[in-house]
Amino acid sequence: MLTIRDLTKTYANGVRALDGICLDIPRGMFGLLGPNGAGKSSLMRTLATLQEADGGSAVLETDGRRIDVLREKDAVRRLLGYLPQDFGVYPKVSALDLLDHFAVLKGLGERKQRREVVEGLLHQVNLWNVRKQKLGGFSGGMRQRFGIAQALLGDPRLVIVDEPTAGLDPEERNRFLNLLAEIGENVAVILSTHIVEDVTDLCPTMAIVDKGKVLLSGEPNAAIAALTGQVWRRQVPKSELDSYETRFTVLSTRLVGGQPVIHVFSADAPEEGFEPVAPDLEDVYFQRLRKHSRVAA
Ligand SMILES: Nc1ncnc2c1ncn2[C@@H]1O[C@H](COP(=O)(O)OP(=O)(O)OP(=O)(O)O)[C@@H](O)[C@H]1O
Repeated sequence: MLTIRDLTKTYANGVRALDGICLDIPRGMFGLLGPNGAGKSSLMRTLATLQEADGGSAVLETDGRRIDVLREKDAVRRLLGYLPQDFGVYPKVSALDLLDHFAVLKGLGERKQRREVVEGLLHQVNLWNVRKQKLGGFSGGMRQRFGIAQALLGDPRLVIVDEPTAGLDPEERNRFLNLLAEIGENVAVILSTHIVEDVTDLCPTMAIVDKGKVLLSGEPNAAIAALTGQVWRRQVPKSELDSYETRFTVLSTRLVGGQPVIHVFSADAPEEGFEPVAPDLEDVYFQRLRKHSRVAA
């Protein structure tokens, strides 16, 4: 549905934020996973027509039309819902009034139809009971759900959400992800995040990006299966962590009961004391990042 080829962007300070990005993004939830500074927001802003790319192409195919995302900006904007990373609200306005205001800006001019849409969305994102409260008093999760409501105005075919779960508590995060999953049944949703579980829980297709490049794209399950037999686990003394990190490809370190437990990537058993472990998406993520940073260095 969205085909991105060789997308590049270098900022005036010389940072190459997009370095030949190629992606095929189908309908449903697509997870764009990468650490801070990977280039996720640069890609999201480019697709949302808010900044120019230096080169490459992005084509959106929907309802039998082919739209050049980099050139046909008005057409893209009509089909796009966008929740930016730094979504700000007017704190003294109620959710109902601000959503109605956004609906006017989105071109929903006819009052009765606009009311139906606005009220429907407030129900959908579960803010109906608080619709008359000022947005300044909303929790982070409520604000993000309001952000989704405004992104859904005008029945978009492509929805882009940039790092939406950062700072949400587990319950709010779950609620928000469930809402996204429902939306993803009908349209393409690109979820940019540095939180691996967001992708594990939600996305049938995904990509890992770092330093402006795509390190992996496809189905999470296939990427996890490809690591089978190559991830090993061991509890290690804190004082020996550095030594393990120099001798092995350590993917992650977690504290279990106060003791570090490491995951190591290795084709064979690294040494006595390691046990094989079923890989998960976090192992895939860190294996790709480690490999890429070694290659880049
Ligand atoms: N307007 C800009 N001018 C110069 N450099 C920029 C600009 N915007 C982003 N960058 C740089 O480009 C790189 C990619 O940034 P980007 O915000 O796209 O990454 P990100 O994956 O979204 O990370 P984050 O989650 O931290 O926003 C970073 O090195 C960042 O410092």
